[in-house]
Amino acid sequence: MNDNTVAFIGAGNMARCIIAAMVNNGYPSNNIIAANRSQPKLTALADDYAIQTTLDNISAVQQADIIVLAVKPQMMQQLCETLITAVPEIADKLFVTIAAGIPVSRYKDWLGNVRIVRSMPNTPSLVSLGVTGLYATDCSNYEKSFVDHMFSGTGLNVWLDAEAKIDHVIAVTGSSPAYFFFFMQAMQQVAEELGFDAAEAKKMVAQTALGAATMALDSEHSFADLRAQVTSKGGTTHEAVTTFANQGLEKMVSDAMYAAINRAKEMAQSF
Ligand SMILES: NC(=O)C1=CN([C@@H]2O[C@H](COP(=O)(O)OP(=O)(O)OC[C@H]3O[C@@H](n4cnc5c(N)ncnc54)[C@H](O)[C@@H]3O)[C@@H](O)[C@H]2O)C=CC1
Ligand SMILES: O=C(O)[C@@H]1CCC=N1
Repeated sequence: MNDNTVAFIGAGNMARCIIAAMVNNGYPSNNIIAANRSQPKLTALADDYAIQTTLDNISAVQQADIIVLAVKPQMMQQLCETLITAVPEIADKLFVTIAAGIPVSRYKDWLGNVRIVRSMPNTPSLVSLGVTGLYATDCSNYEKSFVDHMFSGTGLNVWLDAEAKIDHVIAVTGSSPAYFFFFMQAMQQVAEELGFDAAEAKKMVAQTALGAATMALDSEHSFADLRAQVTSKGGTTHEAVTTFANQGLEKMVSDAMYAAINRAKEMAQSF
């Protein structure tokens, strides 16, 4: 499987996270090509992961068996139309898209009746602790296995039986690293107000988040049980958690997650 050449078109944040995970998982770096419209990110990727890079999208797709579409959603139509015009036979290759909000049907409008896997990775893929939602259309079992293998170094793969679930994955894992970073940022601010220096505060907060997440993954207990284990009757945690509850934390989280889903649906209408 490692013989396939994979071309990433768009070499931004998310492409870098996936490339890092693939290389760290043993995928041969000389079978990975990244194409970008400007040089600096390509130079950094070549330096860090010894992959091939190019400013020429066409050359990248001509060399590739699998094409990962990794540009922002607003750039996607123009990119697809340029690719299919320059290389009509690319429609025979396997496509993987990581873009939010663009349904498979749009890619088929732009590229023809291609075999495509829609994926929704997240940035913790960079450290192999990501979660990727995957939805395949018209792909062979080998192609699905290849894509599973490709993302296996990123963390957990979750195959979906309906395309609509990609939007749910966006809310639960695609966008959610930002929720946790926001929460940690707010905690760091208070830690700094209390006199810890910025670096120390960041480490204390991140280490606690890592510890809590590791405990949750290792434990049979529910999140609610683990929370109860920290919360002594009449103690400090009770006061903090009651403050969150009284200020509507659960509703806020729910509203935020549905807002992400609604935005994905709205984006799908606009393409
Ligand atoms: N950042 C995230 O956490 C996640 C992002 N995504 C999706 O990943 C995609 C990329 O997002 P990011 O990596 O965050 O964006 P980014 O802006 O960091 O990267 C996009 C890259 O594509 C390049 N580019 C734009 N047009 C191009 C073209 N015609 N040819 C070649 N390169 C071109 C840009 O120069 C840039 O380097 C988006 O569609 C987004 O919806 C999906 C899951 C998570
Ligand atoms: O914010 C976005 O639209 C992308 C998709 C999931 C994470 N980032």
